[in-house]
Amino acid sequence: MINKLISNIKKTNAPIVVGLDPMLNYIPEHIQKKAFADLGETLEGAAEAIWQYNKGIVDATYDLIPAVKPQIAMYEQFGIPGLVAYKKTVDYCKSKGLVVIGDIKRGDIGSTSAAYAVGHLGQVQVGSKKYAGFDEDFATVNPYLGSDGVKPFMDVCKEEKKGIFVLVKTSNPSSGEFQDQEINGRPLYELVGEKVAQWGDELMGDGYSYVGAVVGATYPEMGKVLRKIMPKTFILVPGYGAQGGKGADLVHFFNEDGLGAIVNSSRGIIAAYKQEKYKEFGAENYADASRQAVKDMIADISGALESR
Ligand SMILES: O=C(O)c1cc(=O)[nH]c(=O)n1[C@@H]1O[C@H](COP(=O)(O)O)[C@@H](O)[C@H]1O
Repeated sequence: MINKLISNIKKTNAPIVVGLDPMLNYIPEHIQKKAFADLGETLEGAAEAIWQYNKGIVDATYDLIPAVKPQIAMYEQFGIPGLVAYKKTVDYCKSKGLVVIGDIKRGDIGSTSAAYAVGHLGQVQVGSKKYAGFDEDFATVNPYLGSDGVKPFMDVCKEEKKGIFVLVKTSNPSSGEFQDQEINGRPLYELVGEKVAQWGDELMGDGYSYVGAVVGATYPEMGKVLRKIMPKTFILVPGYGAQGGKGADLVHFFNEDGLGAIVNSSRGIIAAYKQEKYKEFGAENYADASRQAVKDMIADISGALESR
C-alpha cells in the first residue's frame, strides 16, 4: 500500500490527503433536507446526509488527489448508522482508486490491538471463512502502550500489504505536555520517532516503509528534526489550513526526492464553501468549492517545494 500511495502521489503530483471529517453543521441544507425527508431526523437520516455529502466531495476531487482520510469519530457520533456511512465512504473511495487512511488512532494491549488490526486492516476468521471488516488501506496508531500495542498492526500489515501511521508529534496545542518531555536530554517525540524508524526497517516497501509517522504541520521545526531521524518513513502531516499550517512551513517534512510526506486538510477542503474565499460557489456547489480548495492547496505546497 505504501507503493500504491507513492504511485498515486506521483500520478497526481499532489502530496495531499483530503480529510473526510463530516459534521452535520458543514453539510449544506439541501442535502440534510433530502436525507431527513427520506429517513426522518434520525441517526439514519444524519448518516445518509453524511454519505451524500462525502460522495459529492469525492466525485469532485478524486482525479486530483492520491488519498483520503476519513476520521472515524465523526461517523461514530451517529452510532451504527454512522459507522455504516464510514464503511460506505471507505469502499467508495477505494472504488475510485484512492488510498484510504482510516484515522482510528487505536493502540492497546497486544491481544486487543490484534483485534483492532484485524477489524480495520485484516480479515477475521469465521469458521472456515475469512471476512474483511472495515478494510482501509492504512490506519493511524497510538504508540503510547509501546511495541506490543503496535506490533499486532505490523503483523497484519505484513500479511495484507497494508500500512500504519504512528503518532509521533501531534498537531494540537497541548501535544507538548507529554510528547516534549525530555528523557535523558531528548524529547519523547524524538525517541518515538527513532522507534518508528526501527519498526519501519522491518516492513519496507520500495524506498519507503509500510510504517509511517504522524507529525503535525503546526510544529515545522520538530518536523525538520524528525525527517532526519526517520529518513525512510512517510510522514502524514495534519494541521494544514484550519489549524494554521501553510505550505511554506512544510518543506522540511519532505525528502530531497520530493516524497516522504503527505499533508492532510479536512475542514479546509470539505467545508471550503463556508470560507470567505470560496463563498461565491454557494452551498449548492459546495463540492466545486472543495475542488478549488484542493487545487489551491496543491499549488501552495508545490510552490513551496519548488522554491526551497
Ligand atoms: O492522526 C491525525 O490525522 C491527526 C493527528 C494530529 O496530530 N492532528 C490532527 O489534526 N489529526 C487529524 O487530522 C484532521 C485535521 O482536521 P482539520 O484541522 O480540519 O484539517 C482531524 O481528522 C484530526 O483528527
